[in-house]
Amino acid sequence: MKQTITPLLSLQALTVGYVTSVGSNILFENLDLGLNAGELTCFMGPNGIGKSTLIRTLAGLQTPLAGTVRHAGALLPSGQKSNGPLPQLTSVVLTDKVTSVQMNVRELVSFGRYPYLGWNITLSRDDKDKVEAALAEVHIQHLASHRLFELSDGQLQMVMIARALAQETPVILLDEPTAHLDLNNRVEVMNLLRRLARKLDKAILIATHELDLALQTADLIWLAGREKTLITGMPEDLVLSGVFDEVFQFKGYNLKTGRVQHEAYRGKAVSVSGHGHALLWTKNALERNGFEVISAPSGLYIEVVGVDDATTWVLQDGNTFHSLRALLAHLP
Ligand SMILES: Nc1ncnc2c1ncn2[C@@H]1O[C@H](COP(=O)(O)OP(=O)(O)OP(=O)(O)O)[C@@H](O)[C@H]1O
Repeated sequence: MKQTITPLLSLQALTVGYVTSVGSNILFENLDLGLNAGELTCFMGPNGIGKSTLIRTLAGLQTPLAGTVRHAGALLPSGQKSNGPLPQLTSVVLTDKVTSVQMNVRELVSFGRYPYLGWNITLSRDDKDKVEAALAEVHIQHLASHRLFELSDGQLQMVMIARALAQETPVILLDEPTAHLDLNNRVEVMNLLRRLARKLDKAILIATHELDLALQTADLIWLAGREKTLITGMPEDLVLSGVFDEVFQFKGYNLKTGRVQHEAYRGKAVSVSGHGHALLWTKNALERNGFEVISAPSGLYIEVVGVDDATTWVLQDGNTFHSLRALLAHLP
């Protein structure tokens, strides 16, 4: 029998934006959506469309213009309405710079326990254990005594995620957690968030511009497009449907192939045989250099022999090359 999934966070007829002296600026209108346990959702859309505003609204840091944000799987603290900061239900990692750089990592992660502390703000044994567990989950125990100013941007992001984990909320919201990180750190953060969603059964939402990584790691995409709505779906379904192309209006990038489109300016077709990475990167070099790579036999034919660093390229006339650079220099 099909199971009904109850979202941990539901947006019900939610309208978000700003009311200013010159009128209201509605960014998203009448949203009915949910964030599910165990899923990483990536929230994408062009600059200025309203991603940070929606994240802040979901975190209860900004009042919705209409509608509600409803939490499941946990009781609301007594007397608290569902629209407002709920630190035991939702943790949030924003893009704001950390100002207390003299603080050490363990102290910052301990802030995650504050919603649970009594009037004397003392961490219990259990709180301390949870802080250590959060450090361990993100693999940063070795940084626990480091001061924040000693950390790289990637390490600091891990610390912020550990703080959110120490807060033990079913929902975690992050605004551009991979901004300013290098490729390795971006991949590490995205993989970590996906693993945490699965392992700890959390609903994690991140606003991101990392299209490539989001397509490979997200369980679900929220795509902000036209008409103040969100299109949702599995990454692959949305790629195939063409909605990303509509929203982002790619110039010179083919999302369906995941490749930059090159002009075949040489007016020459070439066929290539081979396999593995060597074949892939041979095609890449040929296309970037203005050849049209075709699968049918052609006058110009290259056989890719061997793999990776033991690759040679053999032309139809028997000429053999030991680097793509040498092959390209020889081609007409
Ligand atoms: N405090 C504010 N008062 C009024 N309008 C605001 C306020 N903050 C942001 N806006 C406007 O709301 C719109 C959405 O901003 P927001 O930062 O949410 O977009 P975003 O999608 O996160 O952008 P980016 O991808 O560039 O981070 C923008 O037009 C912005 O100028």
